[in-house]
Amino acid sequence: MLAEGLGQLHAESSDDVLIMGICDDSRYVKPGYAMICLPRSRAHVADYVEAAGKQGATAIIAVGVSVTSDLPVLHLASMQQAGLLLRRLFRTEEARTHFYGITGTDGKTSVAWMLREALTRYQPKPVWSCGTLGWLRAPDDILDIGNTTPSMLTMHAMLSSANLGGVHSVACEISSHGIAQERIAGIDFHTAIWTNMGHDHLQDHGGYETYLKTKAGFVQATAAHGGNVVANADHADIREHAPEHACWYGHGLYRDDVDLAWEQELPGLLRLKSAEGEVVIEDIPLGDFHAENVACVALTLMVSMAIPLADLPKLLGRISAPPGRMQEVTAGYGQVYIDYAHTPEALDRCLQAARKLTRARLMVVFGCGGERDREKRPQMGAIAVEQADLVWITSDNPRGEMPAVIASEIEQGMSQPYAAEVRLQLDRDKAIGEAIATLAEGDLLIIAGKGHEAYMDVCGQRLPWSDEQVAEKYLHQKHSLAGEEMCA
Ligand SMILES: CC(=O)N[C@H]1[C@@H](OP(=O)(O)OP(=O)(O)OC[C@H]2O[C@@H](n3ccc(=O)[nH]c3=O)[C@H](O)[C@@H]2O)O[C@H](CO)[C@@H](O)[C@@H]1O[C@H](C)C(=O)N[C@@H](C)C(=O)N[C@H](CCC(=O)O)C(=O)O
Repeated sequence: MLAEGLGQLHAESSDDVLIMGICDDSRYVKPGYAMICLPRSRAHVADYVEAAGKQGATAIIAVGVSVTSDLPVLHLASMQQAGLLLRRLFRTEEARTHFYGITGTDGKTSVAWMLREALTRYQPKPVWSCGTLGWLRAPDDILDIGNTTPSMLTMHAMLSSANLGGVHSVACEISSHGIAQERIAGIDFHTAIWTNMGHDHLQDHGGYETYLKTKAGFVQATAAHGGNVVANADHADIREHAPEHACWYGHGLYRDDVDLAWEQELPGLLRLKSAEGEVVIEDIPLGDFHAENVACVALTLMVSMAIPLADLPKLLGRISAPPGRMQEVTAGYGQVYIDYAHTPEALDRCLQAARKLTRARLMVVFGCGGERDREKRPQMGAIAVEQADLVWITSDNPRGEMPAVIASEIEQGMSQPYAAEVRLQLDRDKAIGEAIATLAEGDLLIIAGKGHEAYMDVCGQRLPWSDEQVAEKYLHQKHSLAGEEMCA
């Protein structure tokens, strides 16, 4: 019944099969479950199907893979069909919750966070977000979902639970991997948001062009089924690849090619201008990139909820930033900030913003991840010495690579002449300690790359880690030492 019109059923008997649940991993199948074999299981699908049978599976759903089994097998040709099946299964064909899909190299987490907060202020129903921080039902109620864009099953389970729970909206981060692997198949997005384009995951996608087209594909698909599109006009590639009816936000008040123009007048003060007039949003998080994120959320509210420009100051004033995004280390004295910037573009923007807040030297501690896009290493090295006065090259999720090799590739981008002083300290704890010990009056330190991440990925193991805790430890040491000296 459930599968009517969707695919080919191979079964010994024509009786309906009762299923008690559904699972996409043989290791977690329970008696009575249907095991869904996704295209990526192709290489070992026979083993997984056998294992699922032993665990008590009563049916197999094979998506784009060929399966033979004694169990009834439903063959579906595509992830789209699997998505439709899941909507029937979860009874979400009539979705009441609005799904916002935020894609772009940087800014996804901040936009999702701020959109959740603004929509929560706007109306009384719950609003969720989902992404790098997890599945966030409230700031103190976060479920780990493993990926930025979770598996197809998790996406559909989330849609179902949002529908049942009367959730108004879910602001979802949509990663390029999530799009390429069709984890979002069967979810109709109410609004797609395209924040920017830069360098990340190029190795995984086989180059920038494919990466760009992957993101464009998601935005165009949303437009094709009637969803709104909000896009950043300041990126030529986005201009070129976004659908015609996209709504645009852009930097600089005196332009007529955008629906919403923005300008940060002073740190924390954002002016917005549209055909409806001008407003000022007060007390937004520091940094030009956050001003741009707030502008993005502003246009999203206008487009998706028809909220007038004049109502935005109360919805966006004093909006918060997510943890690890230009986050001031609380034990500090306005001198140490943690930022998730781990792409060349994000590091550049973060350091430029930090420079405006610095009265003396700007310092940065950063590294690059192992087994990921190598092109960005020298680029980030070049940016660091161009923007900062003191640079510590250190480790950041080396995974299976030697941290010293990653560091030397970063150094390759630091071609002379440059004025910055560069230090190599592969132990991230020590690098942060050295940088904090060096801080003098008016200096500002950015600890970049890990943001909120609570682990260090080393050789397949996720070791507990927190930039914030390490920075706090050294700040306490520094200030208690300073206190002792004053008493002595
Ligand atoms: C390389 C990659 O993207 N892998 C993702 C992918 O896993 P996979 O298909 O490769 O998994 P696999 O282990 O080969 O197994 C294949 C299939 O067989 C099944 N299986 C496997 C073993 C078994 O015993 N039985 C069994 O049934 C698995 O459940 C799976 O369905 O599908 C999984 C479920 O959706 C993801 O969790 C997993 O993300 C891994 C952990 C990952 O690190 N991915 C990164 C690259 C990623 O996706 N990152 C983006 C964020 C990028 C950003 O920073 O913007 C993200 O969205 O998280």
